[in-house]
Amino acid sequence: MTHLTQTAFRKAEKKYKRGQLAHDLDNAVDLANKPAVNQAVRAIRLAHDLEDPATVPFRLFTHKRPPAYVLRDHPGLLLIPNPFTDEAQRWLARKCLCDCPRPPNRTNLDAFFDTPPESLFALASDATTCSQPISNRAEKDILMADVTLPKDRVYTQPGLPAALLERQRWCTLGMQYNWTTKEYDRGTSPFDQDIDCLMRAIAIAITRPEGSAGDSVDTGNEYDGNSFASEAGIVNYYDERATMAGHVDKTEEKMDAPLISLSIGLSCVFLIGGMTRDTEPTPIVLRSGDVLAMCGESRMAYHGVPVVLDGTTPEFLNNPSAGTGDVVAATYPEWHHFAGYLTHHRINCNARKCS
Ligand SMILES: O=C(O)CCC(=O)C(=O)O
Ligand SMILES: [Fe+2]
Repeated sequence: MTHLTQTAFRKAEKKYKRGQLAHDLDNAVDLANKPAVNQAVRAIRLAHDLEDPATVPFRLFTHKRPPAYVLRDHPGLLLIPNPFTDEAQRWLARKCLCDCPRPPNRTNLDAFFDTPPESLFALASDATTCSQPISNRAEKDILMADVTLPKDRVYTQPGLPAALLERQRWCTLGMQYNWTTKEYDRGTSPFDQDIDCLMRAIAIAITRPEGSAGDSVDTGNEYDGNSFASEAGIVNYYDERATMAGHVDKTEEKMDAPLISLSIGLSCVFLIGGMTRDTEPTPIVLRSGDVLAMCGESRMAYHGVPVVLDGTTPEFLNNPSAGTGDVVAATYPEWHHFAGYLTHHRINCNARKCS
């Protein structure tokens, strides 16, 4: 059937695609604007504290027990609306742009260009290096790469850092996913330690949450977060036109641990469906700082991002002088470069335990 008729998931993707959603967001789960009236969600109580990792020299979380929700129709889909300090979001953006997309982590550009060790973002932001082209790979490397050779010739030319930064769509963290074998290559790259600590803190906090009255309702996450470790992950970079088609993340050997996912920058609509594309997905507005965890059943569910919402980056990220005086600003004084990027992009950083 699914081959002949349009699936419910595909219909929803079309409904939310760019340019035709003005009033449709009324039906989306939007915890920042109307949590109480939202019939699709149920408030829950975290049973464990969200502890700041010892490795980070400032506060990451605003509350130890922030408000949290599950989706009624999607058991195991947990949401924590932005529990982060503004500083933590700036720190995370910085990590995702400067620390993550560097060798040995892989990026989508690797097949065509020699990824600079200092990150494209750093090169594009630096007046002394931004006009030096990144060399393209030798033709034989391109032909040997496990990818379809793109039709547009631009990929076979050297590129300027700022132009290539716009083409950077993802990088992989920890065990690197091999698109040819469709398996993880083990031991290829250490997972960023700070991001791992942050993801572990979230995994612990969401362990067996309770009903909002402290009752023990089934919230769909039985996994003991103390066993969680970020073994593989992806940082996705979305410009305003980018989308992610519906899919299930099922490469991991074991699927019992939550997949934890963070958003920074522009908001988006996230669709969470069921085990097949025939289940009608629920649209959720994800905003900067929101934590989404796919636990239990929902770990096997179709999901995707049909649209990124223009003009939604919060002031503390897109203001060129944001955070002046805080720990992050002291370490990274060039915030205006980040502000420029975050005004037009969404970053998603996610972590999985694979074994
Ligand atoms: O960008 C998102 O929120 C979803 C990303 C995702 O589904 C993935 O990387 O597998
Ligand atoms: Fe996914």
